[in-house]
Amino acid sequence: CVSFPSPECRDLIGSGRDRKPNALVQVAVIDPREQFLVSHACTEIVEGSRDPLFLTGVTFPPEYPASPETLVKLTVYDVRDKARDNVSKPLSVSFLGSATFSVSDLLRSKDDQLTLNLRSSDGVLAVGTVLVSRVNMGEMEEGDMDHITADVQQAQKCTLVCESSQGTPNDKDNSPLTSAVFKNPVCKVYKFQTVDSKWMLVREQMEECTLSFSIPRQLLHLYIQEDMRRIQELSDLGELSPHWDNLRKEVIARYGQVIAVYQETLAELNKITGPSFKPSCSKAQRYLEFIPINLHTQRMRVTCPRQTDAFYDVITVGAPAAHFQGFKGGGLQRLLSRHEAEKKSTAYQCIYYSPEHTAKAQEVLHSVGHLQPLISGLADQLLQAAQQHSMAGLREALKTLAGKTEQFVHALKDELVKSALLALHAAHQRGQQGQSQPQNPDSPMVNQDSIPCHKEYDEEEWDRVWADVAKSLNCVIAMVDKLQEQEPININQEQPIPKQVLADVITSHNPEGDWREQLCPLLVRLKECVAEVVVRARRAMTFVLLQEAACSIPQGLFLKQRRDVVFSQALAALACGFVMRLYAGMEDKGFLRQLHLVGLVAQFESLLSTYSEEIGMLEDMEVGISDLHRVVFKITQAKTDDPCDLQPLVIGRRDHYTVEVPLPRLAFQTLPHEIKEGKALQVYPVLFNVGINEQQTIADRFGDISLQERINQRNFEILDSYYKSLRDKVPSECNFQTQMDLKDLLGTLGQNVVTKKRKNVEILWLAGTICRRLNGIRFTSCKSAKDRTSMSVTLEQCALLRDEHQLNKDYFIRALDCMRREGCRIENVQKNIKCRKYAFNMLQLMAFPKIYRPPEGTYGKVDS
Ligand SMILES: O=P(O)(O)O[C@H]1[C@H](O)[C@@H](O)[C@H](O)[C@H](O)[C@@H]1OP(=O)(O)O
Repeated sequence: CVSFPSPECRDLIGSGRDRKPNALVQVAVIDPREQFLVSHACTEIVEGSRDPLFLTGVTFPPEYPASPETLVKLTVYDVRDKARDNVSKPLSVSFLGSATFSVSDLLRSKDDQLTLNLRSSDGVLAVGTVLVSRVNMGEMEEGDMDHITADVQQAQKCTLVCESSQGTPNDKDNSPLTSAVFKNPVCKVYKFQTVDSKWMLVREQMEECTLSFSIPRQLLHLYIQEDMRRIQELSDLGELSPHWDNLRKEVIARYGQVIAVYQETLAELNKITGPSFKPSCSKAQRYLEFIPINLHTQRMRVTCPRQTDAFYDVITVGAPAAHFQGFKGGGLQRLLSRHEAEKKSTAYQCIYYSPEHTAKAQEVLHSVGHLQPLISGLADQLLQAAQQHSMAGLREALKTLAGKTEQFVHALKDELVKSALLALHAAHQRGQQGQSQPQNPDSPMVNQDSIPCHKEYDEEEWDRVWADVAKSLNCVIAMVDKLQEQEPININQEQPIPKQVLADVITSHNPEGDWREQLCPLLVRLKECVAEVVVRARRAMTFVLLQEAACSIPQGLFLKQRRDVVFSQALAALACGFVMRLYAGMEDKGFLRQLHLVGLVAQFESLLSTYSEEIGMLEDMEVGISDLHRVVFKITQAKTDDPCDLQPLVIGRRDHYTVEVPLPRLAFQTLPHEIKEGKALQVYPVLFNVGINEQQTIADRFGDISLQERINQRNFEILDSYYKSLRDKVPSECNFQTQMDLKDLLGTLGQNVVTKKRKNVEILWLAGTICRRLNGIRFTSCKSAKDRTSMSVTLEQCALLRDEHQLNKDYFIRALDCMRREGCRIENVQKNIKCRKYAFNMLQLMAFPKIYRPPEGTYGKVDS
């Protein structure tokens, strides 16, 4: 990988007599085998200078097929009219001169520097020179950049600096591990001056992520499985009263429709090959609705003399929202609370099950499904130990069996199960009596049929059934104790008793037969009791879910689908951020400790306005981000180092997902044992929103901004409590100074979220800074993560250069403009809409806080 940060030109002869040119250098590559010219990069424009020094450089991403024979052509233009706000008007430029060199020329050059004559179009006249320098990222010594430019006075000189990551020992950006998940890198390099007139090298790398598609595909598969299971459970409810039976049929039919739609979507997604991101213009495409919009990672790497390189990562993604379904009635947050209120209202004469109740019902279903086979397996293990006459084996298996059985009893000892059983009993009774029920679809759940109150139902029965489980476990424990008492005491525990002696002991001390025989009936009984409880609990909980589904058809299922869509987008982004953060922190012991002891903050910055359709997007996003707290991560050891085996895997159900992240064996071995043993790693999602565009101006003046205020206040509390638990659980990660800084920052953020101030972007800056200090995962979002997001990401990068790397203040705006004009973000725009213009018009920009406005000539609306 060869790259050269920032060219420098000297003695340029402008196109007008005394006019100093506004120079820009276009870099094209000629592959000797292909023999055609491919435009590769472009510098920013340096105005009115014969000796321009460009801050934007050239780099070839690792996958780029550059060889020593590759020729690089530099063409210098004079820009006549750079003030363009209209995309259709081309940039008015005149050719000044060009020069060509090969990659090997640069690699062999003395001091890693080439000085080339710029030739006029006929190749005869020298119209100035261009200097090209090569620098390795991460290997810069004091003085390394000196040759690039002599002093501050010459800051207008034009050097093309090239970066080379050749031979970098630990290239975190481009290891085989990262390239399994991150694809199609776009790289840019710059050099900027520090306050003490030194130079820093800055490298941006933006990539797509395979998880954009793989997480939604896996989720769709899990959604389908879960809904199929639900249908099966509903069918297993057996005979019901005609009223409930009709409702069940209706619910099953609706589930069937959802499954069919999801299967169709999955089939379409499976056909897709090509780029690993969904462009902004496809945001409302039906088959792509589960895919996050324009998901990319971006890493800024900073190399300063005599310092280890610093990395700053951010994930950019369009707000997780259901664009295909639209925002007419608002987004999830509003739709869900309206729906809950309607369900509660007396219009439906059925039992109201709150979201907590339905979550509980699902949890019980999950627990029984998970624990029953476990208990049964442990019982078999116990029998095996009995057969082998192993007291240690017996004790061991019994301990686990007792633990799991207690867990089982605890999960089921719930009032909800009891009351649901009563309701189900009534529904069965009516079914058996064959009573006809109201068939009017407008009043499906009227009067006594929906609220069971059956006199003959034995309310104690359920208590007896699950108490039987505990009793039969006690019998098993007592029997094992008894067997132990009968066991001869072996004084020397280390010495195994010889086989013959053992046989004598068994026959003499165990008159009632062998251990297995004595335990077997008790364990069979335990299994029967567990099975009895499972059948009842499963049906009771399924009935709760049936009632809930029946109450909410069709709106409840639409909302479920909407939530599935939004969650899928949010999870894809989170998984991408988690993987990026993990890969970057694998050698950082403190970070790994924090990861397994507390978990990570995932901080989402959003720039949506609280006006018109974007309110709906924000309402979707709020629920999508908050739903991420139901996700945990686990690190596993990959079967092989093959890229296919390094893809994260999602398991679980709507209420709880686990994302397993495989690591190659060697990397896995270095992790703390807690992580290696599969500890669930938590994430704490937080969302902060500040609208910045013209729509927000209207909202601020005439609209309602309570949504934004509420989100920011609530999420501040989550962030604050995360900080407190980190401080308490991993004090080593929070030394005194960090603690004081974080306390101050949180204090200021706390004040800002309650202060009434329009477009208070400080909230975003503070939240971002706090997240970075907390080793968290940073996300930036707007509608499509293309325009406003680009302004914010570039601003954040320059602010980091200023605050953490002493960027010279005279270079702040230049650096910002360079990144916005020629950096990765304009490439992001190009990838999305095939045009290098941020989609802003003048009116919109006037409404932006100044620092969010892109440089002239880089914006304009494209007619779609
Ligand atoms: O990336 P965004 O900022 O969401 O892009 C907006 C842009 O800010 C706005 O000016 C323009 O009118 C479009 O709405 C852009 O959204 P698209 O989703 O159409 O790219």
